[in-house]
Amino acid sequence: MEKFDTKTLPEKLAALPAWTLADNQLAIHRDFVFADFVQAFAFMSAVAITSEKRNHHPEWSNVYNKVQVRWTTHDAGGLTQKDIDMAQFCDTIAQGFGHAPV
Ligand SMILES: C[C@H](O)[C@H](O)[C@H]1CNC2=NC(N)=NC(=O)C2=N1
Repeated sequence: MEKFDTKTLPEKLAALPAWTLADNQLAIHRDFVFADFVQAFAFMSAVAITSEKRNHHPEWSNVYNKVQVRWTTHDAGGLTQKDIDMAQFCDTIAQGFGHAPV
């Protein structure tokens, strides 16, 4: 999958207002804060299952109720539709685990 060109990328990110561009536009990241560790880990489990199905895996870290998620496509050396789709999935599923909407 091709990484986005500089014209397409801003259009794609418009749908993801909670995500921040990082690393010279090679990645996006978002911090999620849940009520407790159980909710945070349930979120991570849901993301992990979908990541494995789509063969597209997050870079992330977890401290108690906080999950920092970063998406980039290593194979393409930048951002692709796979990252946009997984970020959208994270936004949607987080609400199911008690996270406030965007
Ligand atoms: C060999 C394997 O299919 C690839 O390395 C997949 C696995 N998961 C991946 N995840 C992410 N985020 N980017 C990739 O380029 C990627 N590639």
